[in-house]
Amino acid sequence: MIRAFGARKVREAEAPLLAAGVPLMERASGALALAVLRLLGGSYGRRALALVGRGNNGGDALFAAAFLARRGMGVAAVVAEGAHGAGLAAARAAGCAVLDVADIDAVVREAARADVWIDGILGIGARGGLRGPFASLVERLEGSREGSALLPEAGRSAGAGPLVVAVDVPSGIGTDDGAAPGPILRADLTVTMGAPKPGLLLDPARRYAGRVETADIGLCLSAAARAAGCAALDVADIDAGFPSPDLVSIERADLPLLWPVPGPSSHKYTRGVVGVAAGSASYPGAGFLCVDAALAAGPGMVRYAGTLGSAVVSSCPEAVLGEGRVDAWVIGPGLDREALARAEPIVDGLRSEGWTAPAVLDAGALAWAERGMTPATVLTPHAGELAALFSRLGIEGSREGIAACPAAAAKLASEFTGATVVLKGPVDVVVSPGSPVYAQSGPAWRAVAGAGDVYAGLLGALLAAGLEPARAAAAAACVHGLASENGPMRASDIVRNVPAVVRAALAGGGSEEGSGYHAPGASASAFHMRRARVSGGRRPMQKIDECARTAREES
Ligand SMILES: NC(=O)C1=CN([C@@H]2O[C@H](COP(=O)(O)OP(=O)(O)OC[C@H]3O[C@@H](n4cnc5c(N)ncnc54)[C@H](O)[C@@H]3O)[C@@H](O)[C@H]2O)[C@@H](O)CC1
Ligand SMILES: Nc1ncnc2c1ncn2[C@@H]1O[C@H](COP(=O)(O)OP(=O)(O)O)[C@@H](O)[C@H]1O
Ligand SMILES: [K+]
Repeated sequence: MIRAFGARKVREAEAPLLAAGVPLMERASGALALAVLRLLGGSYGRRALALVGRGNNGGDALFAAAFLARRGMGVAAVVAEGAHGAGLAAARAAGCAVLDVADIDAVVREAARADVWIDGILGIGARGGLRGPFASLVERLEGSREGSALLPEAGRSAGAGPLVVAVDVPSGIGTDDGAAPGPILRADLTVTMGAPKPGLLLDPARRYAGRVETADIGLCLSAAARAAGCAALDVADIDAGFPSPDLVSIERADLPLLWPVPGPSSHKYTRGVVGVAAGSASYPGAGFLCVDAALAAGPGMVRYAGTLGSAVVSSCPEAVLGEGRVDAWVIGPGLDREALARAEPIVDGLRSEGWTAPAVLDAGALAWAERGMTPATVLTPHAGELAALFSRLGIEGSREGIAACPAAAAKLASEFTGATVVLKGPVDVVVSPGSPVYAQSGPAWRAVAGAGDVYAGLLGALLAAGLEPARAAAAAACVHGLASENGPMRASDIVRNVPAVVRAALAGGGSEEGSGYHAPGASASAFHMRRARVSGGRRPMQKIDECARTAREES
């Protein structure tokens, strides 16, 4: 599980430590310098360019620059007025050249010689996108990379121009909401301090982060710190007295704690009955896929209540027709006008119970979303459907606006309706009242017609088993993503892969979870790094402290 913390909680975790004199910046800059050395494979003959903003993010970059210079690297720091005083003194003392950001041509010349650019312009103190001279510089630097095609979208080969390491976050992203206003330097590696930040997991900002490594600087927020004695690490722990994360991402290794597994006294009704109102004469496939996916997740029973009737049973003999008990409804995939009318009494029933019964409203059924719902109802729009929903509810929000900040859009939809909202896309964002936000990424192979119907079916099965809605939505998204790996595939292939994915996760087999992750556009091939756990980094704290101490003694 990746637990991400926003700027406020990071500052709250830092405050008592800073008051007690814990050298957080030394730890951060030490971890950063070590990461740069690992990335470059050494220091001999290498050159670095540190872009240094006014705040502590720039301080991290300056102390790391000093460390790298003492290791023999040629280092230049690009500063504006008001840069971190002690950091600047350390960098100068270590022999770093200091350039003024306003002298843009000199900076660009130096940048062309460097093996690595260290982006320490803005961290969690950023308010809005980059402005001023650093904005112009970043535009120029990004342009120079694009112009020489040094960093193609799909990856890069070794030796192809400078690598970029972002300090804490790529400068100028929305740390908390994943927005990406203004120019941003695309990083190959982000060394994030203490714990991952939500923006590193959310679109569009995550696309600038490259590989993310967490430096454990002792904030007791990261998984490694918790495992080392702050607390046990499991799903149940989210609310165990430690700061609750602002954003969570479930990984394969978390599934055994979440996925419903039958016990000796289970029977079909304790395992949950999923009711499916999906598919129609116009869109039959959605009905089959949704039922099939619900069955693949392993509920006690799937009851089909759509208009396709026996055709569904001939395709999925396990499906049951006729009225009866339902623990969670899935309504909406592939409903034409006639089928929507047939589903209306089911929705009326849910409404008459105050929307307290577990249900998924997808696709056409999103038209029934309204104020006064509860988290038990899960709305599953993609960006286009959410834009339509906003327009119907009188909320301003175009499809483009939603894509520019999906997390904020999902939050707004959830706040307005009271429901749990899953905004589907490259990252599925789950927002539910009283729960952390979940962000689950999946491969683009699953961007095919019918994949959403599969997701709705999986989710219905988890709700019917009694999972809390936000966790059900996140677990279903996690499995949906894993089952979509290694394409090409069609939606029915995703369904077919589900049992094997769940089986492997429950057996704990083949899990590579815990490895650092790559944002799209970054490639592992350019640099060979140990796969470190993104939610904590297994690097021992002593090593970072040792590095910080050496840097202090040397300077
Ligand atoms: N407090 C500490 O001692 C520690 C801080 N750490 C680092 O410090 C960072 C946070 O430091 P700060 O709180 O100083 O904040 P930042 O360094 O992120 O930025 C603050 C400065 O940027 C300016 N600014 C804000 N938005 C801007 C924009 N859009 N365009 C141009 N300038 C803008 C502000 O006016 C302020 O001068 C973290 O991200 C982390 O890298 C770590 O070293 C851990 C310890
Ligand atoms: N670019 C992408 N990368 C990864 N996953 C995606 C991407 N675009 C969409 N998805 C996922 O694919 C599925 C598509 O669902 P949806 O748009 O509802 O399709 P349909 O209605 O045809 O089933 C969703 O689960 C969504 O999260
Ligand atoms: K930064």
